[in-house]
Amino acid sequence: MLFIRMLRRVGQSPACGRWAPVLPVRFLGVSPRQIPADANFHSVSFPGTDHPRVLITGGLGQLGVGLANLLRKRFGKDNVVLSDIRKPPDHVFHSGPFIYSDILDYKNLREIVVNNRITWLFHYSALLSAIGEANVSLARAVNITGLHNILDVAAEHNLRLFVPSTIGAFGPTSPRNPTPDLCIQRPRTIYGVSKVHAELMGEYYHYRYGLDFRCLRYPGIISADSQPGGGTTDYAVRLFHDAAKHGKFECNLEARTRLPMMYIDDCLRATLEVMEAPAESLSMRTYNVSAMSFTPEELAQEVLKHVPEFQITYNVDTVRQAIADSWPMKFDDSNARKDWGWKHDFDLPELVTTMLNFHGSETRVAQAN
Ligand SMILES: NC(=O)C1=CN([C@@H]2O[C@H](COP(=O)(O)OP(=O)(O)OC[C@H]3O[C@@H](n4cnc5c(N)ncnc54)[C@H](O)[C@@H]3O)[C@@H](O)[C@H]2O)C=CC1
Ligand SMILES: CC(=O)[C@H](N)C(=O)O
Repeated sequence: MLFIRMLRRVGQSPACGRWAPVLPVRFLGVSPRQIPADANFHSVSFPGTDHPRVLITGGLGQLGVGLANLLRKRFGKDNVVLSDIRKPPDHVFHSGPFIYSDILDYKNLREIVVNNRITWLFHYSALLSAIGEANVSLARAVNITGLHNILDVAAEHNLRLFVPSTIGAFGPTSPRNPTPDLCIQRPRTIYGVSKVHAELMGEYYHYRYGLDFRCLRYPGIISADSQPGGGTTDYAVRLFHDAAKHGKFECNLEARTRLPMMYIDDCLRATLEVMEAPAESLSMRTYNVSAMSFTPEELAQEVLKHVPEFQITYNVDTVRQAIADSWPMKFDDSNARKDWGWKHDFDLPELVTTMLNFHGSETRVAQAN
């Protein structure tokens, strides 16, 4: 009976131009998440404002606080809710709405979406590549089961959903220089496997149920005022800190390991731009985005131009090296550039100047105190 009522509630999916049921199939079964077929699933309209109401999951990692700052400038402080399972530092807690959210707890997620009238969701919770290999079952739970909860809550409440993917979604059998959007994806990390799963599930929900799913494959992200959370590209963040503070750095990847990288400002701007892009401009739902590619050796050479006494040594971590050797060296992001006008601002020289300026001023402040 429920199934028949559901079939009556079909409409033309604006995204794919095909007839598709409005709700995920999970709601047809005996799932505890089953919802009456005649419930109203469409997001509320907000008189007096067109701003989205945003939730960011996993917001206390390397990228979430920066994203919240950018979105709050655009949509207003109170329209962006940051969430995580960790306790926020004072400055984050006082900078705008913060809430506890465990993505493994579906009821908690649904309450947050309903109580805060969320319309856009940025799903940042994850275990990254190196830490994921050290804790496969937790990575599987957070990155895969958690993603299922996110997809369901987004479909149920008609949210626009952003899920980041990564260069780590490719593997040793993918073309590595350059790596196009569509090619073989056989990653050998639980992180990569979970991100390919996220790309495919998000696209499936989009074509099957009309979920407004948007996904960018980020390169390694380099940020000055936030720490990386256990990835293979982390060396490129720590190098700046150690160069400014100690004049030397011990690198855990080989000198000639080439990986795609991006400065955080470009990454967050790309994220906002793809979320604001008109749906009809998106010929795909998962895009590579790129800025630069370099090796530890090339990064050290650029740093030497500013810190002449800088020394780099190598003590290779075999787990990280094996991961890096299976990842793209260069990303082909021509579809993002063509479809929604993606353009990066930071190449290697600008990245190095910006990062050293930040760490240099931080070191000078610390020395003065
Ligand atoms: N930082 C980078 O270089 C890149 C990041 N990405 C993706 O961007 C997103 C954000 O990355 P980062 O901020 O670097 O990650 P991160 O590892 O720094 O932060 C992840 C956050 O997820 C939270 N978390 C873990 N389990 C959770 C749970 N059960 N419920 C809710 N939150 C939970 C953690 O407490 C942490 O604050 C991730 O999905 C990552 O895969 C993709 C490519 C590159
Ligand atoms: C590139 C990523 O996804 C992340 N920084 C990692 O190294 O795991």
